[in-house]
Amino acid sequence: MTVKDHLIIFDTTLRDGEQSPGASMTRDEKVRIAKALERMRVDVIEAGFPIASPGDFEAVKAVAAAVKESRVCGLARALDKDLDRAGEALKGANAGRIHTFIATSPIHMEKKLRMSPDQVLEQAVYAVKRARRYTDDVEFSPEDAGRSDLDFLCRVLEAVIDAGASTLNIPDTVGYNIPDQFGSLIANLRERIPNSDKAIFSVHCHNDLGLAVANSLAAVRNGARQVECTINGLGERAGNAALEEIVMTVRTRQDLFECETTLDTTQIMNCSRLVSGITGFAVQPNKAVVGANAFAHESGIHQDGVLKNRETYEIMRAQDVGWSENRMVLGKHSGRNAFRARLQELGIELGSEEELNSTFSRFKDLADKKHEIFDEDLQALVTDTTLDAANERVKLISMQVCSETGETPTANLVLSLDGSERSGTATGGGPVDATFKAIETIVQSDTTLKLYSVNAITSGTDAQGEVTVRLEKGGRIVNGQGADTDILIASAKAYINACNKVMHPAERAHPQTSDV
Ligand SMILES: CC(=O)SCCNC(=O)CCNC(=O)[C@H](O)C(C)(C)COP(=O)(O)OP(=O)(O)OC[C@H]1O[C@@H](n2cnc3c(N)ncnc32)[C@H](O)[C@@H]1OP(=O)(O)O
Ligand SMILES: CC(C)C(=O)C(=O)O
Repeated sequence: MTVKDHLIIFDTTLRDGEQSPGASMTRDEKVRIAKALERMRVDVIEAGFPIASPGDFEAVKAVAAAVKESRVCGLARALDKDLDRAGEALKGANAGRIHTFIATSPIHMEKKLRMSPDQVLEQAVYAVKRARRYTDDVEFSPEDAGRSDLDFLCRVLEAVIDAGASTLNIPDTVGYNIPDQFGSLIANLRERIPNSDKAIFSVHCHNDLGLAVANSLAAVRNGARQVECTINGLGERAGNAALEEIVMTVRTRQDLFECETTLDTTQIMNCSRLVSGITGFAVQPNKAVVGANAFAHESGIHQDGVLKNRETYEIMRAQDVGWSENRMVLGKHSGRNAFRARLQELGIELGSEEELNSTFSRFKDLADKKHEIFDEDLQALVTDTTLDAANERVKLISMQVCSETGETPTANLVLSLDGSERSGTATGGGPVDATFKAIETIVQSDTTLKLYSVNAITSGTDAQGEVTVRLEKGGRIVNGQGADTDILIASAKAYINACNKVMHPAERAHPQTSDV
């Protein structure tokens, strides 16, 4: 048996994923996702772009402190201030990487950077050397490599290897390439750069033409040994290559790849649900690997085949990506130990005994209202409970909403604001509108509602509704989540959660403009 190479999985959900318009994450949410990625044994976690804002700096710092098994990476332009900030954010990391980049395509150099190719080359080398002051693990990306001149790309990459870059990441920044072309690019670079064996080739593909995964895999078949990807394919514009698709293709088609990953694929569903819940980006039902229909067989001929032999219509096992076989996990007669054990299996860590007790008591309340408690319910419950209580200036105490045919809906809410009880009443176009307006009479967050979405977490009329509310204030975007069997209560919780984030300075979301 031949020993296969290791394919490094570099997850950039917390950096490029966060560049999806609206997918902002707080520091604590980034830490939760990073812990889930670490549990899945992702090799490198790109935690953010430290220069982008004080919040992103703090998030990278917090991830670097919390994660011990995976490498933690911070992005930096080829500028002193970016590199120094990234070095500072990664100080506490067990293993830290600085990822520095500068564009090499004619259009980016001329129109955006307004630099000559020679200046870009010089700046790239300078940046790698400066990054090496902080760590010996430096990754370099020639941004827009997919539209760059091959000879120039070779010159730049050869020079940055000499300057100390150990990973060369080749981005198809605008998703312009097609698989055989991108595969050849990697093969050509490896062949033409004299010192190419001193670095690992990586790829970072965007999905503008729906080819991010195909391009990444073509690159792997041509010698790339790191793939940059995101959970659920989140990312700038049409997104990045989806981690779950890359990992499961390499695993399912072992016959075609000379490398393998060391990921615990059974954690894929947990990560997918966690990212979707936190960002409010629902996963489409027909999404490969993690969509609700990915392992569902609807038509008779397929069902007949699967009953006779699963492999007639399934190329992967659902449980290998974390769809549990026994979907009903707990009920109202379950005890604390079973509850704790199931949370552990789901990769959910509750910090203190107090947190466990309060989540357990919410679980019992839910079990009274809802017969069957599924993994998705537990995940939503934890999202609700782990909202940082110390940072919650606003809390829901009670609410009453009237909605009747022919009448204007009215909502009465009692909230606690900075510890004192306040009530508010409002009417609205619908009961949700009335609820949000009643909250606003008390909180006065001065925000604009950008998105409201409800998703039934599981099937059945007693399912919990998971609500995402996206608010904007002065260019800053925050997402709030709430779950309940009553969708009006879930809506109020989500709105209040978003208000708490807006009102707490430490919970800075991804900025639209620079803070520096
Ligand atoms: C392909 C990618 O995904 S790259 C990552 C993209 N991510 C982000 O942009 C995250 C959020 N961004 C931000 O918060 C801000 O854009 C910041 C903090 C990074 C920079 O903000 P500002 O200093 O206000 O600059 P602004 O964004 O307006 O313009 C970018 C500047 O960086 C320069 N620049 C862009 N890339 C690079 C680079 N790799 N190296 C050096 N300079 C660069 C541009 O030429 C421009 O310079 P100019 O101001 O002299 O014209
Ligand atoms: C920073 C680089 C790798 C990037 O995100 C891109 O080119 O898309």
